[in-house]
Amino acid sequence: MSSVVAPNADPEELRARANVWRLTLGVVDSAVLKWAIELGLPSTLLKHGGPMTLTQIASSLPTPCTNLPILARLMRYLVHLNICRLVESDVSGDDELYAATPCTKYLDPGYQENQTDLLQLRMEKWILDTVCGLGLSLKGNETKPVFDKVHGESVWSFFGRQPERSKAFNAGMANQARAVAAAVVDGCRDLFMGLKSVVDVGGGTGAAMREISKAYPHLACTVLDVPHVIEGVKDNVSGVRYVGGDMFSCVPKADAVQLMSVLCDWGDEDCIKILKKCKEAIPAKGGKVIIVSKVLGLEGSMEDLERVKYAGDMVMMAITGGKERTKKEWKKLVSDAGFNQCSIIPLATLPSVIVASP
Ligand SMILES: C[S@@+](CC[C@H](N)C(=O)[O-])C[C@H]1O[C@@H](n2cnc3c(N)ncnc32)[C@H](O)[C@@H]1O
Repeated sequence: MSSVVAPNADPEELRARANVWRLTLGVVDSAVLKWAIELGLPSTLLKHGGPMTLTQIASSLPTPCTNLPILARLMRYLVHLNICRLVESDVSGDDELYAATPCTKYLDPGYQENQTDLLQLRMEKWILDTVCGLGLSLKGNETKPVFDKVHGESVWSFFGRQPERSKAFNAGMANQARAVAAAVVDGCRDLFMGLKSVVDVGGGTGAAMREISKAYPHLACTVLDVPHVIEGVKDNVSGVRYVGGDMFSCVPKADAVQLMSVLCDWGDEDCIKILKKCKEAIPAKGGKVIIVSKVLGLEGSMEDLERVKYAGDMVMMAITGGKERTKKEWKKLVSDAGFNQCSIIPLATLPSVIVASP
């Protein structure tokens, strides 16, 4: 017979119960953030600049809201999520005051590093169907990713046929890439020293390369990505060169190759093929491959960051069939691809820099 523990019997049991309750409701957090973005709530708070009453928020939203009780409940939950905060010193006394927190800007489409495109995308049915089908990973003998089993094609060919979704994905990735590239420039001062050229393989629409080119104007910067992504790039000003191609076939020659958030999309066998192509593209002496990727279980890493990395691993398993890797796994992968040296530099952000030298 199963036993039932009284809520006040054992604090540890209560914590365990609460933890699982919270986890089972995880989708509510994402759904509420999506709703807040759709209402334009974070942008409204930020545009105002200071604390706002509920009535002020309601009338300032892009589509003004007349249902104050529902809006109040949404605000209460957003306070709980630390997306905004309740200001204690309510001057009017009858209407609570809300203000932005450091988290609010990440949900404002006007902020460079915003997460809105990726969040909206992650909440679309075709992604939810894929992630909710994770169990398919263990069914049957096929080693295809869940996405391919559910949708009948790879995510890359899906994006090739769906320009609007591809655009939203590229925009979301670009916001992240810009911030990560800035962290690379900031955290690894010597990385690009002495190099004359660099090619960003799977570089998307070039956000990372433009950031690096700004910091090191002497570098000849190239972006390689699949033709349909490169065709959508509009950039006549930065001096970055854009090449449509296939990283499994040919990587343009350069002193260094960057792979930012690319190898997590692929299993070990494919990663070795990509890394070998990158190795062919760089000089045997002084050349390097700069892998900018998450490293699981980094000592001293923030708990929230680790949580995001492990969740990312599940998302990769579902969507691309790729994976996130530990330090040991990265070192083995790099060595299996024929590189003699591998060093890992942690950054003040989610990914680290893994430098592979021939
Ligand atoms: C997760 S995104 C990373 C984009 C960018 N590096 C960043 O950090 O935002 C992976 C990129 O790899 C590109 N890609 C996929 N297959 C490719 C291939 N065979 N050759 C070149 N690029 C490819 C995708 O189009 C996509 O832009």
